[in-house]
Amino acid sequence: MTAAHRDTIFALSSGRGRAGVAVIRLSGAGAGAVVDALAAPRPAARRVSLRTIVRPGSGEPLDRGLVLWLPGPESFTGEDMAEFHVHGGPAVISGVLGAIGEVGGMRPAEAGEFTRRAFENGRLDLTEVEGIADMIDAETEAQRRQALRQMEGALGTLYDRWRADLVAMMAELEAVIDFPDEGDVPAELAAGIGRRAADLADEMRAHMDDGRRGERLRDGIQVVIAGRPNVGKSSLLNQLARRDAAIVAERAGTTRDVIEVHLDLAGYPVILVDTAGLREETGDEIEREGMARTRNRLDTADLVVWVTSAPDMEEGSDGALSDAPVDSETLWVVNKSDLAEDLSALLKSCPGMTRAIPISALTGAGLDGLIAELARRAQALAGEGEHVVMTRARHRAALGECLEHLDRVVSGTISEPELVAEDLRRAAHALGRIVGRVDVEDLLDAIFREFCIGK
Ligand SMILES: Nc1nc2c(c(=O)[nH]1)N(C=O)[C@@H](CNc1ccc(C(=O)N[C@@H](CCC(=O)O)C(=O)O)cc1)CN2
Ligand SMILES: Nc1nc2c(ncn2[C@@H]2O[C@H](COP(=O)(O)OP(=O)(O)OP(=O)(O)O)[C@@H](O)[C@H]2O)c(=O)[nH]1
Ligand SMILES: [Mg+2]
Repeated sequence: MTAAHRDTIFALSSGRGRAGVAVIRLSGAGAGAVVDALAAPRPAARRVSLRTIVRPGSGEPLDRGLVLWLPGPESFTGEDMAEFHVHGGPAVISGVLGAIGEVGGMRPAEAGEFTRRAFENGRLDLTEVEGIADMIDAETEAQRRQALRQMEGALGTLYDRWRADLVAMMAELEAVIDFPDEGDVPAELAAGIGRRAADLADEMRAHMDDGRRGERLRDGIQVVIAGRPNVGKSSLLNQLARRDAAIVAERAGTTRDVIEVHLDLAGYPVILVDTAGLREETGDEIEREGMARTRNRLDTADLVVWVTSAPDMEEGSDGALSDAPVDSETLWVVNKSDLAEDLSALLKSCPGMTRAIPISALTGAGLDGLIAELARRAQALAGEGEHVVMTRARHRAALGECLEHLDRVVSGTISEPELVAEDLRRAAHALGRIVGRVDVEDLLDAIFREFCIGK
């Protein structure tokens, strides 16, 4: 269906609730007629103009607001667009939305429909669409920077370049396939394609070997606080969250459910997870279930903060657990440092503990140092390097598929150019799905559902 035949859509694009100004957007062939009906005379294109906005039937004034007329194709969607910037009261908004609905051929937009039209009109590729969605969801500085890069096409440009490379290789092969009487595929052509495919495969592998940085930054870095019961894990969580998110109590085995709080650590999104204390033995069924949940979270953690306590160490326990999944990346914390007689002697007495961070969740001692170390670790896990990174599992899956075909080209026998061409075609197709250049109908609903109405 061409843009001209589609309905004109409209929506409140700013958030719901009382606000100073609300933005109502329209897109489609009828946008100009709406401006004429509600806010005549139609303003000059792309010029902000103050107008009295009226109900079209009765002429009753609804508000005095700013009106924009944005004729296509130089608009966000590529279609004719208009905007009403009105006062943000609920009655003003419903009044103006109602007035727009009175004009024939108008329909409220679905979630993401403006952006979907921009995509369908070729103004954005699918990675740029995802960048916009991430921009709206970004809660921290690093997330915003990553979203902005993707919105501006950094990822799409990279995948387009790779795809163009594959298409060029296909074209060279096609020339041979189309003229089979010329004999076998010339050796140097075969070697050339093999080399280029190998180079591209190397570049893709390096790109995929990114430690999931982009996905982590988008989803949040999972930091799991674990340790034996009663060492002060929940107290630490509450301190870092600056609120009483988890129940703290004197008796061991207080926490059973997994408790999450979201933190912004130096611009990095951290999901801090408090867990039930782990011990070898318990008769309590609920505690056992809590410990099972702890182990699940430890398995998928990006970073484990393993907490022990100074009194436990003084009793000769290093707080370790024979089968807990802790490794060299684990951050060791010694809590209740306020109760230690001689802290440095205590730390020295435990050989593995020299790099542990002593804190007191009660007095706050050592917490600044711990926060700084967590921020450093977060940056190491999800920090942006000089290379653009993928941000979604679907990117990784499609690249994996692409590489499978490419590897066959590299190792394959060039004596059957048709098969090589088919692998190149499939490799290009996998990349095409990431940017949305080839059959992606099945993906679109899922991607645009992520959006809010009005975007
Ligand atoms: N009021 C308002 N603010 C907004 C938007 C909007 O639609 N309305 N945006 C909506 O997402 C974002 C800005 N993004 C935009 C991207 C492209 C075009 C656009 O009209 N592009 C045309 C013309 C470019 C030009 O005049 O230089 C084009 O690319 O052809 C507009 C907004 C954020 N702020
Ligand atoms: N003196 C002192 N007491 C602390 C400190 N941190 C926690 N506590 C106390 O230790 C007890 C246990 O604290 P929690 O935070 O509930 O310990 P937990 O590790 O979450 O315990 P479980 O959920 O049962 O595994 C409470 O009485 C806290 O007030 C600390 O740094 N110093
Ligand atoms: Mg607890």
